[in-house]
Amino acid sequence: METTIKKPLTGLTLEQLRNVAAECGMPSFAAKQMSQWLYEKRVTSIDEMTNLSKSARQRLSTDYCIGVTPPKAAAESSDGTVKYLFDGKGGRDIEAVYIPDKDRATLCVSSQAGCRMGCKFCMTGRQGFHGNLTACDIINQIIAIPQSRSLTNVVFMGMGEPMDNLPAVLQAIEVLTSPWGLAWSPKRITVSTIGKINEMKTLLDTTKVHLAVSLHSPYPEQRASLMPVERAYHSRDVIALLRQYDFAHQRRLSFEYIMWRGVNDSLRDADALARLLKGLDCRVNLIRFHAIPDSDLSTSSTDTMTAFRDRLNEHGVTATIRASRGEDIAAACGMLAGKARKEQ
Ligand SMILES: C[S@@+](CC[C@H](N)C(=O)[O-])C[C@H]1O[C@@H](n2cnc3c(N)ncnc32)[C@H](O)[C@@H]1O
Ligand code: SF4
Repeated sequence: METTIKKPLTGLTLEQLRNVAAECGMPSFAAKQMSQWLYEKRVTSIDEMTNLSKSARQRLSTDYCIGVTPPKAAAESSDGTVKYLFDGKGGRDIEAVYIPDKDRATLCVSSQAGCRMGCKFCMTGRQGFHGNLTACDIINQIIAIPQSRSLTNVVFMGMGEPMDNLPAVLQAIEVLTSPWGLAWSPKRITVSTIGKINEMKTLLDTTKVHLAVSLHSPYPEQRASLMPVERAYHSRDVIALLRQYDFAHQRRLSFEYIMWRGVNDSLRDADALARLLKGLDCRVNLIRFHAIPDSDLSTSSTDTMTAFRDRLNEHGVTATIRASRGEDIAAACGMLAGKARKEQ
């Protein structure tokens, strides 16, 4: 017997829903109705879209499904962080991390199964690339968790490099921020990237989301030894491009800086970093290194991090030490590895 795989409606833009409506013989205004059912009312079956005619619903159900899939596992940290596991791509599961913090509730979402950027210090990078997520896969992480309605922020800091899957990331941002979608302000969204320049420029030109750039070293040679991407896209060119944008008003720019003992954590390194960022409206997030197996890198001490932060602040560069969350359940930055599904 032939089985057809139904296409998900979740993750589609209003424009794409108009095409679906036309394909199924519905009037164009049905697209808006579908978007309300999907993103506002969040129905779980096409049959619940009661302002579409019965025949339209039947026709729609032949080829389409809602496409929201609940997480298949969850692990809760002692600090309240929850790591969710979803079906991913290429036989690899993907993870999203819910991080409650006072009046904020942030979800860290994945954009790829694995990653091809090969950063030496990252578990996701170590597992290689297994596939791009679709906009549906990305929106599903946001819609399918129990805390969905109370989320205040989304950060693209889970598995994968968002600029290596830009079309799906842009589509997900459109769904998140459009009035017909989840109607979020772009100020609630941050995209983190290692700085693929052309894609980063497109993101900056076509959205208003905040940007975080993973820098980790002020020295190109050292950065290249940790992050191969430096050889293709120089951090100096990334920073030169960023100088052309306005980060003083609605949109924020931050740099991620993992601190490794004896590698990039001296006051001389802080001076070099401050020189590199001089005059840019930005902040620096100092991140504790979350140890991964078989790595000779280790994290800097709290005292070293504090001195580094103070030195940057003295230079007029706003710097903060980011609290590590969910380390006990391997949910902290860079620890997301997913699982090979066949091994389960
Ligand atoms: C996993 S990445 C995903 C987003 C994007 N690919 C990037 O690199 O910016 C999110 C952040 O985690 C950081 N990270 C990776 N491995 C880490 C580790 N072992 N400890 C702490 N942070 C890590 C990355 O450098 C980046 O700043
Ligand atoms: S740090 Fe980001 S870009 Fe580098 S391997 Fe990990 S997920 Fe990919």
